[in-house]
Amino acid sequence: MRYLHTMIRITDVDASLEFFCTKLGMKEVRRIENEKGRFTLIFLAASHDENQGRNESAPLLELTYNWDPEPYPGGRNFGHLAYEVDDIYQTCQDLMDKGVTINRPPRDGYMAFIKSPDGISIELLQKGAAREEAEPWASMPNSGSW
Ligand SMILES: C[C@@H](O)C(=O)SC[C@H](NC(=O)CC[C@H](N)C(=O)O)C(=O)NCC(=O)O
Ligand code: NI
Repeated sequence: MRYLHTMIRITDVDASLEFFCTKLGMKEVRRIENEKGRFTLIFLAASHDENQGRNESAPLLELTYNWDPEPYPGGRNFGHLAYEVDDIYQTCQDLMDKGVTINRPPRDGYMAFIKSPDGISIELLQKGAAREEAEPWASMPNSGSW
């Protein structure tokens, strides 16, 4: 069995693509418009090495947009989506520069949390060993919950 994707329901396509693609660097690889079911599915791949191309076997993120608004009461049973990054400090700085709140800053040089426009927690983990402790991250307080 191969893990294919995680699906999250979104309330705003433009805001979600701005967050996941423009700010987080993911790529849209497939889109399905279902007139009968009145929904759109958008599949995103995590950013990839420009030289190696996309890792075709890597799991995708499936965004489901229902054309008719409905409530999505958030349950604590869903935790987060996790992505590995080459440099947790640079990634968080780039995201902050693009206006993203770092809810849980990488004080430990290893783990940070942000949230999608619909409040889905996104975990960012340093690839390999944790980075050396560095300011401003070491003394940066949390911003809300994640
Ligand atoms: C393409 C494949 O990866 C799917 O996930 S299709 C599954 C299908 N999705 C929908 O019908 C989308 C619209 C629906 N109103 C919804 O919000 O899910 C489906 O069976 N969804 C039900 C589910 O619980 O995922
Ligand atoms: Ni699916």
